[in-house]
Amino acid sequence: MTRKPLIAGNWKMNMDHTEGVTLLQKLAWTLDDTNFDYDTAEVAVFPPFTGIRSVQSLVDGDKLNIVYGGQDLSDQDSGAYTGDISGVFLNKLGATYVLVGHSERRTIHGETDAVCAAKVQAAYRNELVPVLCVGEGLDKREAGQHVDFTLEQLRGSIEGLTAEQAETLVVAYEPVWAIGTGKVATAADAQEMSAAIRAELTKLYSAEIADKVRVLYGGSVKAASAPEIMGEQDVDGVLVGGASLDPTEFANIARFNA
Ligand SMILES: O=C[C@H](O)COP(=O)(O)O
Repeated sequence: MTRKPLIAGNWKMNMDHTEGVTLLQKLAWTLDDTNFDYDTAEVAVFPPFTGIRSVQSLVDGDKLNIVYGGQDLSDQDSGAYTGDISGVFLNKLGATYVLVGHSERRTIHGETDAVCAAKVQAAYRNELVPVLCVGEGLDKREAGQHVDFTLEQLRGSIEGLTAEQAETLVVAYEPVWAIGTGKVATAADAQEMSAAIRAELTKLYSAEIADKVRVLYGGSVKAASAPEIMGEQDVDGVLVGGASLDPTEFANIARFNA
């Protein structure tokens, strides 16, 4: 099974809607200037909610080969949930993906695995592909419990996921200690966890389904580190934070195998 790599840029709470347009334009120009082959990898950006409309206009207007998604969604589709954003709205704005359970949501907003599982269902209900984020903190890594912890988080966050849904799931392994710290996990660390995630999905579903799931690595990825990480057998892409705000750097990450 060949899984198409996904190069995902999470802008986090950066880039207002005008800055986002400029960033996306520069990214598209850079990719085009370097004859980027969009068959080699799918490129996705995750702007803040306020930037999605502008990103949609640019993608549609200039027929960009770049997709986009939300950084979060509500587990509900509508109603009295002040400040929340529905998957219905993201779908209407042409989003392909949505991040679920990013460690910053889990830590700052107290999102539990059960909340993430409900959000994963909300994503599928609204024809969005969830990019489910999992990963351990430094304490678990140092105690050698990183695999057990991450797999438990995975199981809890996909509770109720059907086999049909699982086929299109994207999982992003993001060790919390590597996010925004400059400490990148080694390629071997990324492979160890990606293989463990695939093995767990094989147990829960089947080898055929697990083989279709894309597993990304995230945490201080730069153009210099991407090729080695992406060279690992079970790593199917990267979820990039800081470096995705630099269009040249992000374009070079996308060109990991050039
Ligand atoms: O969603 C992206 C990750 O949190 C990684 O962020 P970072 O590349 O800034 O470490």
